[in-house]
Formats: sequence, structure tokens, C-alpha cells
Amino acid sequence: MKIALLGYGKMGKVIENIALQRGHEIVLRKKSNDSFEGLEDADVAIDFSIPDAAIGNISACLNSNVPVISGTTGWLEHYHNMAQLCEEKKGAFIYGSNFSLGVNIFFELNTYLAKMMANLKQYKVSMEEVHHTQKLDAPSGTAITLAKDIINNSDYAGWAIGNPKEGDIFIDAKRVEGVPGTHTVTYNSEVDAIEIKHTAHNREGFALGAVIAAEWIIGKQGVYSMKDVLGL
Ligand SMILES: NC(=O)C1=CN([C@@H]2O[C@H](COP(=O)(O)OP(=O)(O)OC[C@H]3O[C@@H](n4cnc5c(N)ncnc54)[C@H](OP(=O)(O)O)[C@@H]3O)[C@@H](O)[C@H]2O)C=CC1
Ligand SMILES: O=C(O)C1=N[C@H](C(=O)O)C[C@H](O)C1
Repeated sequence: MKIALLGYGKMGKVIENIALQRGHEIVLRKKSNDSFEGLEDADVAIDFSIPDAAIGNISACLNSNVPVISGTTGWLEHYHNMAQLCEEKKGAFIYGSNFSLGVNIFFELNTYLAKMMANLKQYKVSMEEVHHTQKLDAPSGTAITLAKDIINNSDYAGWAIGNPKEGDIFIDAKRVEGVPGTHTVTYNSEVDAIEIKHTAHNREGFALGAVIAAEWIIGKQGVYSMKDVLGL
């Protein structure tokens, strides 16, 4: 299939390699100052850009009838507008805070654990995410998904990266050179702690998941998630 890459940085380049290995063709490699020329030739677009560019990129795809996969994080307050545009245009759209198979299994584990811990008030949950120093957003999109899944299955009301209020999940967002992405969820009590952790060793898992999502969405209409793609 013909793929438009919207964002051609660390992720865009790994996605390109995996897409080429799987027999696909890249028809557009868009960076910050490039136009959308070539988008009309694409069967699907994959957006891994920056928070401020995601909405423009996704809208351009939906307005051009090109199915779009977005892995860009840090723009989620506008998610419903993009989902609505997708419905209006009868397009196809997937946003995923994390496209790796491992993290999507970790999401399921986190939800299962949240349900088990919901009534055990002696445990307090917190989270840590560690990423490379070039990351523009904090907390990570993955940490926000993990927090929302706990909130939806417990009495926790929200999340915070600094000064959490009573009832908030504290997320410690750390930036360390070279780290692709590590997420830990900890339930701590006075007598013990339970931890689940996902460590990405490199960016290949994120990129492979995005290409698999792009292959999956061809011929579909609607707003989907990685859970749909993986059948979880
Ligand atoms: N969902 C997931 O599984 C994952 C998500 N991510 C997310 O993906 C995004 C990209 O990450 P990463 O590749 O590491 O970041 P990089 O900073 O390495 O790359 C960002 C790219 O976006 C480009 N860009 C900037 N503005 C635009 C625009 N208007 N249109 C198109 N491209 C633009 C930049 O171009 P230029 O160089 O010209 O500025 C650059 O090529 C981040 O939001 C990150 O959080 C990352 C990994 C996994
Ligand atoms: O910016 C990154 O690198 C990553 N971003 C995503 C996020 O914000 O969760 C996914 C992954 O952890 C890498």
C-alpha cells in the first residue's frame, strides 16, 4: 500500500524501514515546513509529528478521504473534534497513545489490576514514566491512558504530575537521555508494594504496531482503537 508519513523524525524513520520491509511504498515524508503534496496518492497516512501539528495533519487526511493512524501525543483535548470530523466525512481514524503490542497487553493488565485493587483502600496507586529528553509532552500519552483506565475502574477522580489533590493519581514524569519509554504503575501500602512495568528497549515495537494498524484500517470506515486492531 502507498503510505504518507506525516512527521519524519525518530518515529517516522523507523516506521519507513518497517513499512518498506513489509512491501509498502512511501509517497510522502512530511516534516514541519513541507506541504501535503502527495497525500492524495496515499492509501493511508501515519502521523507521528508534534502536538501542535497533529490536528492539522489528521484533518487534512480526513478532508482528503485518506484513512489516518495517529500516534502523536499531547493533543488529546481535541480528540473528540477529530472523531466527529471522521464521522462527518465517513472516514477512518485511529489514535493510539502507544502502538506496541507489549504496551497494549500492559493496558489490559493495568485495567484488570485496577478492578482487583478498587476496594483495597490500604493501597495508593501512583505512576512513573521515563522518556528521552527531546519529548515535548508530559505526562506521556501512555501514562494518561493508564491513568484513565484506573480512574474508570476505581474511585480515583483524576491525575496530576505535580501537587496531586486527594483522589488524584500522581504521575512522576522523568526525562533521561536515550530512554525510548518506560512505564510503571505501583500500588503501595504500609506493608508492601505491587508494581507492573513495561520497558521499551527501542522504537521498533511502536513502529510495527502503527504499520499493522495502517494495514488493518484499509477499507474500513469509523473511529477505531488499537484494541480493535489487536482484537484484545
Ligand atoms: N503512539 C506511539 O506508539 C508513540 C508515539 N510517539 C509520539 O510520536 C510523536 C513523534 O515522536 P518522534 O518521532 O520521537 O518525534 P521527533 O521530534 O523525532 O519527530 C517529529 C517530526 O514531526 C515533524 N513535524 C513538525 N511539524 C510538523 C507538521 N506540521 N507536519 C508534519 N510533520 C511535522 C518534525 O519535522 P521537523 O524536523 O521539520 O521539525 C519531525 O520530523 C510524539 O508526539 C511522540 O510522543 C512516539 C513513539 C511512540
Ligand atoms: O515520545 C515518545 O518517545 C513516546 N511517546 C508515547 C507516549 O507519549 O506515550 C509512546 C512512547 O512511550 C514513546
